[in-house]
Amino acid sequence: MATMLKELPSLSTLLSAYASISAMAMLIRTILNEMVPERMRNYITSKLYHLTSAYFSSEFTFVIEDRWHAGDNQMFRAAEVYLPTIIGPSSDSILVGFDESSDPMEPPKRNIPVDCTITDDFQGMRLKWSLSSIESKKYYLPNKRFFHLTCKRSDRERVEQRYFPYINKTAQAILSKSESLNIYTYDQDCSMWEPTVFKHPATFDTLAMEPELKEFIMKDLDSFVDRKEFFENVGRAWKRGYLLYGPPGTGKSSLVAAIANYMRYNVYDLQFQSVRSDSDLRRILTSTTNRSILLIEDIDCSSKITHDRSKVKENSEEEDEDELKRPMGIDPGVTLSGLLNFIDGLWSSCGHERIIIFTTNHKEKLDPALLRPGRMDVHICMGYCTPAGFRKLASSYIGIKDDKLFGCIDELIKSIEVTPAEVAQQLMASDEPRVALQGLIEFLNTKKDIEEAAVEEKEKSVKEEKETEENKDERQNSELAESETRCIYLT
Ligand SMILES: Nc1ncnc2c1ncn2[C@@H]1O[C@H](COP(=O)(O)OP(=O)(O)OP(=O)(O)O)[C@@H](O)[C@H]1O
Repeated sequence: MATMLKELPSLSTLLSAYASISAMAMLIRTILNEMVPERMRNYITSKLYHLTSAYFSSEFTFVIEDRWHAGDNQMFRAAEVYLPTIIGPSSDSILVGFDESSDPMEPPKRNIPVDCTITDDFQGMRLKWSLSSIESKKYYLPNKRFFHLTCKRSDRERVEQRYFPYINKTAQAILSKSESLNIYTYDQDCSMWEPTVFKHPATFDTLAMEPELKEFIMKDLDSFVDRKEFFENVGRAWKRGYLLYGPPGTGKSSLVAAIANYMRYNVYDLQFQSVRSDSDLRRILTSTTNRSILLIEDIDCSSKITHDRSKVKENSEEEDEDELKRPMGIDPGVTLSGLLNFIDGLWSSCGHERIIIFTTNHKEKLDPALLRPGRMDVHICMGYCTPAGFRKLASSYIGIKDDKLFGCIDELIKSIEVTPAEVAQQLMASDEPRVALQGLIEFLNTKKDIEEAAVEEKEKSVKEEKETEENKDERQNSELAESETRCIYLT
């Protein structure tokens, strides 16, 4: 012990060593301050700080940005759904609000404010969450948002293996139970999908269409959901495409709403006018979520080139690559090829459990390329009202299932082309069911008279045209005969 004490440096030696190290540090600091610019010094200091703090810190932070590659980060979305459910009394602040579907008498919905920290406990781990936002430098781009999740360094693996899957599963369960669906429209100025609460009352039960067709669609949707493994096994993207066609007012939009309500899927309603180019289209489409419907209404109007092309190449089996790449309609940038690429090309595999629905009033005007097998899986014709459709409308709109006027209405409906929208409008005209039915009969009779008059008019004009043609031919023949006679006389 005595020898050990003897070997220790004396206090004066230690003090003089300390003094010379301090002097050296001050000298280095002065030289650095003089010679290295301030920005460079700050950079070096912050790097050194991060290196040492990461090395010595007992905490680990996961950063979850709202975007992931070209699309939305599903982990971010899951956290957004999950975290409001764990805001406890210890939180310093919370965001509160109502959306259009909320009952203002109920407590408001909660969310997480930027820069607020909330804590979660999971399987003995303490986890700290905070949300931050970075302002976008470009006015048309939304701000970047991040969640920071901090845990003990030793818990890092458990968070990855157990906590994240737990959050995803819980968020999915919350979403599937949530009462309201959203319909998204694309905002070109902000380059993002704008949600609005979707509360369309149409269901398969309220739809006026042939029962067999209704059943077929419901079965098709059910089997689509159940066939995840099938799609994987056959190497196809887990998607289903529906083309709804028929005259205006036959219920195409109502069917889309019924499908969304049946599947509990959000709807992304895309107007081609708001898309600048194919790459824009790709970005827009990849930023939609799984378990959703992508709706492109009146596809024939969106794509002028599609029907121009089909007229020229009506019988062509080949797809002309150059033609496909020509911009569609009023929009200078989107091409049919860009759209097809998303439907069944390489991009079709982005995301899963998606339904794509196109609607059109003029199927015949669509480019054959869009109608080829495999592109739109199911083509559904929404036709004029039938007696079965009328009965469904009568039961929904005026609450009656049978009446002695029904027979007469059935006969009229069978004899003319009347849309379910027209029938529905007549049924809404009065609160008194019988008055509404009488009004409908009057309407159908007038429509029948107009249709018959139009047919008569058409037949008359065809007959007149034929007669004019015949007269013209006769006149030409007699002129020819006369000139021939003259020729004979002359010779
Ligand atoms: N098959 C139907 N079943 C029940 N209601 C219908 C049906 N068809 C039309 N309607 C009623 O008529 C209105 C218009 O129908 P909807 O918008 O669905 O027709 P559409 O075929 O999409 O028309 P458009 O081609 O003009 O968009 C709806 O509000 C709906 O109430």
